Amino acid sequence: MIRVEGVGKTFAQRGGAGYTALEDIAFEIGKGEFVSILGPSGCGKSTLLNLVAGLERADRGRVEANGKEVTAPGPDRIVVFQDHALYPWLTVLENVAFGLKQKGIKKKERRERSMEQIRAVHLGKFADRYPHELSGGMKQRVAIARALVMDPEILLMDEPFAALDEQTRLLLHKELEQIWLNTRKTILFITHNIREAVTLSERVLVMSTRPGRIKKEFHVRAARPREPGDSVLHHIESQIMDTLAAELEKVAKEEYGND
Ligand SMILES: Nc1ncnc2c1ncn2[C@@H]1O[C@H](COP(=O)(O)OP(=O)(O)OP(=O)(O)O)[C@@H](O)[C@H]1O
Repeated sequence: MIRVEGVGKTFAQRGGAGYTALEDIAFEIGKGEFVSILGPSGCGKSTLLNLVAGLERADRGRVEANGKEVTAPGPDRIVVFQDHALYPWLTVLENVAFGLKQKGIKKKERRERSMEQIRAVHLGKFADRYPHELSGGMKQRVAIARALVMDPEILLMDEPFAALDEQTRLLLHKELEQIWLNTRKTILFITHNIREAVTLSERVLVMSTRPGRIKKEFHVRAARPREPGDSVLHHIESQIMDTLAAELEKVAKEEYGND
């Protein structure tokens, strides 16, 4: 469970006033919920995820995970980044097993637990390959298996599929949905892709920008597994598009000025 209360974050800027990236952020994510945070580039999505991960500290307000204040990264919250950051000198199996080895888990158990997660992302045949022998989508699946093997209560995903081509992304949406249905992990998923947010989540929090705030919340009450043609998804997608249009206009005005 994640609770964010009155959170604000201001970054120091060269020569003058700080830049307020986040202001007055408040939301809760229940145990086992899949929630996306959606917003235009630069609205503070990654900063928010980093606060929950414990990689950054809030200047104002409070962040809680599983009833405890977040002050540092912890094994209950594991982050999957866009850049999978696998160790190139380790095989798929060794990459996935790495965290278990650090924890002192014996080799046999490491192997069993890692292979279970590798199979869950359909990479059973590739366990002995090295990262450079894999496609982008396969590497990202290894990153997901590596996070899941640690069995965290909360999975924090920062645009994990943003660098992938459309077909691969759709395939990974299906896999992640299945993983979520099987494990019921609490997932906080960051994206700027409306379709992705709506397809995957139970709830979408749409952010406004400068400063980043939660502008609106959408509940996605569509059947699982989600079908691309589902009219409920399309309806919410267009509502979110309307909500975001005003934000994008604001960003364009500030960035282009009167050009
Ligand atoms: N360490 C930092 N120091 C100064 N400013 C920062 C720092 N980290 C982020 N910012 C600024 O805070 C704002 C929010 O950044 P953040 O990366 O959280 O946005 P985002 O919504 O994840 O963007 P994107 O979708 O482009 O990744 C940006 O204007 C960014 O320049």
